[in-house]
Amino acid sequence: MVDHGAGRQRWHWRDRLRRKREYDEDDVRIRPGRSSRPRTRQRPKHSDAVEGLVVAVDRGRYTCHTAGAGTTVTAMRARELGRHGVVVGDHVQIVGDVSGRPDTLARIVRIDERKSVLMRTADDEEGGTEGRFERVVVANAEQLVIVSSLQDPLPRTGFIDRCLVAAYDAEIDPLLCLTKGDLAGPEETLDYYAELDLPYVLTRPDRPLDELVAELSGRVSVMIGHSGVGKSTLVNRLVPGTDRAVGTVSAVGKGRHTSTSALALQLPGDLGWIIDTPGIRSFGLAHVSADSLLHGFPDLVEASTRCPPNCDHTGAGGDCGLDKLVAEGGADPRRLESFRRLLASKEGTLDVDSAS
Ligand SMILES: Nc1nc2c(ncn2[C@@H]2O[C@H](COP(=O)(O)OP(=O)(O)OP(=O)(O)O)[C@@H](O)[C@H]2O)c(=O)[nH]1
Ligand SMILES: [Zn+2]
Repeated sequence: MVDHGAGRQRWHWRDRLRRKREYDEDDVRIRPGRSSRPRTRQRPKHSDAVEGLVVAVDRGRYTCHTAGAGTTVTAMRARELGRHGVVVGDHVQIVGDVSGRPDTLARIVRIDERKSVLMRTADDEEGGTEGRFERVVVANAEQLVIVSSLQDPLPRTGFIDRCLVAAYDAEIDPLLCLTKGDLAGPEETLDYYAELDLPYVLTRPDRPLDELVAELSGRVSVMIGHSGVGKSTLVNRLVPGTDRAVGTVSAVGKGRHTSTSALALQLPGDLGWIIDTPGIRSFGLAHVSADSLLHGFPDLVEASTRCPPNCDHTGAGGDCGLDKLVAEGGADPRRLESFRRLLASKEGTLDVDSAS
């Protein structure tokens, strides 16, 4: 960390995440594995299996890109997978007809251990009957690209903050991608994040996407953003021929999405993968603990050492260390407000498009 501005400190996001990873790795021996990470200790029973990357999921059919041949194979889950779900980004072992010829159906017999799991809490409106539940959005993503337009619609820092919490929780590097740079400048948004060493890129239609491509190269990135921010436009530019539906801003929230599932696309020249998530309308964080939530605000988290034991950080008790930090000018009051808004809404229904 280095000094920034009026005696405030800057927090290096990637350093922090690296420390969290190191800590989690040390911790793993005494901590039971997350249930969403399938155990894959046993040796594969299928020596003839080929490795594939799940690029799309549609009603029980999994489109897989096979590693060596680079063919696209349609597969179903083998019974032996039990209850383990297969999601976009999963590395899987496939048997059967893996030729990729039309009307063939292979079987996924194993899900490789996931390196990361990006989750959200979905609510029952989205099809379940069992109330709220955690959903894995994508597996094995290395970077979360938070797409936000600078104008039309205006940036919503509350949404970006929510994504940063999810990224921290999933141990995925965040990248802020500010679109529509032709319509407005990024100053206000960047000022809000001044204390965070948050990597960002600016895009506009009349400039090449070199900077963004450089950040995407060689890794698996998942793109998230609410309707109308220009995500499809970006995907179409990054992967020509993709033909993601580009809509009009006036249709925001009208549910005109043609595809609801995540889709992984390979960048031309084998430069990496981007995973588009057009169907994600909400990004609930009910599965994230209050403690993890605070870690998504690296500029605030240290001050919690000055809190009384079991402080709920709502400020209701009047002695929360976060209030002291802000009162001393050590952090931007808007950041604390945003944290508390997320904390309060954590258990509620959270809609990407209505979240501030
Ligand atoms: N001025 C300007 N307009 C843009 C830019 N990027 C996208 N747009 C326009 O913004 C509108 C929304 O773009 P989309 O790419 O459909 O946005 P989206 O994020 O995919 O929206 P959904 O499909 O609803 O999720 C379209 O009319 C685009 O032409 C940009 O950089 N500058
Ligand atoms: Zn507190």
